[in-house]
Amino acid sequence: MKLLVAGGAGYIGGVVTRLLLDAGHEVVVLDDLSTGRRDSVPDGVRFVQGRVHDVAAEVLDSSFDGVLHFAAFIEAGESVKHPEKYWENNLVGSLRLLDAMRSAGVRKIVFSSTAGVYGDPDQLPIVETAAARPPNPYGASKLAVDLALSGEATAYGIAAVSLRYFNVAGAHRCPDGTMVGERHDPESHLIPIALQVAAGKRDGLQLYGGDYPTPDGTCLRDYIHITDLARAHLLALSTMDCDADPATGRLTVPRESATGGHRIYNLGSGTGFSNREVVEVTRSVTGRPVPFEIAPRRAGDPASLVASSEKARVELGWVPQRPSLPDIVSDAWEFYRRELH
Ligand SMILES: O=c1ccn([C@@H]2O[C@H](COP(=O)(O)OP(=O)(O)O[C@H]3O[C@H](CO)[C@H](O)[C@H](O)[C@H]3O)[C@@H](O)[C@H]2O)c(=O)[nH]1
Repeated sequence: MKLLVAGGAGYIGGVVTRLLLDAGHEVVVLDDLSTGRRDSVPDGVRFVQGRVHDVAAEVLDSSFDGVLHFAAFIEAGESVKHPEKYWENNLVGSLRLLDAMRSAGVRKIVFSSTAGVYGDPDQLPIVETAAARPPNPYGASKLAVDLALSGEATAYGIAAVSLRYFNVAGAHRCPDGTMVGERHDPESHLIPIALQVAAGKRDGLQLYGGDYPTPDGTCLRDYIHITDLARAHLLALSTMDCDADPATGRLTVPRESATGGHRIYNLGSGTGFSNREVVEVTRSVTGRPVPFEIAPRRAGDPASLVASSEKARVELGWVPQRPSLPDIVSDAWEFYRRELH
């Protein structure tokens, strides 16, 4: 397939780009480099610098089979302070991308949604049909795009998949032995910050909130390895069909084992780790001290997010290969020591 990867210079988009290339697909990366890095895009891949808002319409034409859309701001805490940034980038950008796809006749899209759409769930693990009560503008902006995709699939017969990521971490090992990992600037995610502390680059870390209704009072999160997460995108693509009747633009009968419409899948390991446990695992993997203090809660953080990925397992055949948190932290640590020192 010929695919546009919007946000392909970021952590997740960069790893998915590599897996797509390894699988023989042709990839064009579109990224405005607001948070992505040009050197994350593999050599030989056509790279276009720009925002999805306007540049997607210039790049897309009928030779493209589909789009994978990662281009978004992702910090829940920041979204509480600057909500307009999240609506404009995450929602408006996605709507303009859908316009561009419609004009060019591109009819498949895999979208990076998030566990952040759920808010505080009524029960764990969280299934896709659970109520969505986003606790911050970041989650709300992603939920709005999920809803827009449902409408687009119903109205125009496109095939759309929303993958709701839980907490993505670790580093991807490429076939040539190089690694691709997390490099946010400034860093706000728990595991990379804990590794910076272990490496002596920070004096300590703050755990936001010690009075949540969880076993040790700190938040529970479900960590999923970046390579496992990236693989789910290829599986999703392989189950999508939306060949349109050129006369009506409507979906024809799907090929065997492929489906159109809008589908949503949670991607997590199904196991929750508290923030304190993450610090403990980081200590044990690195063999270094990781001092922390309990600080006030961060606005917009739900207490517990743990996935049921049963639907992805059954419908996509997705089975995480590296689900253990020590393995995830160990790969992140190896990347950190190789690349970031
Ligand atoms: O210095 C820190 C950083 C984080 N945390 C805590 O660690 C947990 C995980 O926080 P992260 O910032 O690492 O990740 P989030 O859970 O906020 O969000 C991540 O997972 C979400 C889905 O759960 C979204 O996909 C989002 O894009 C992605 O950043 C939270 O309880 C947070 O409060 C700390 O205590 N101290």
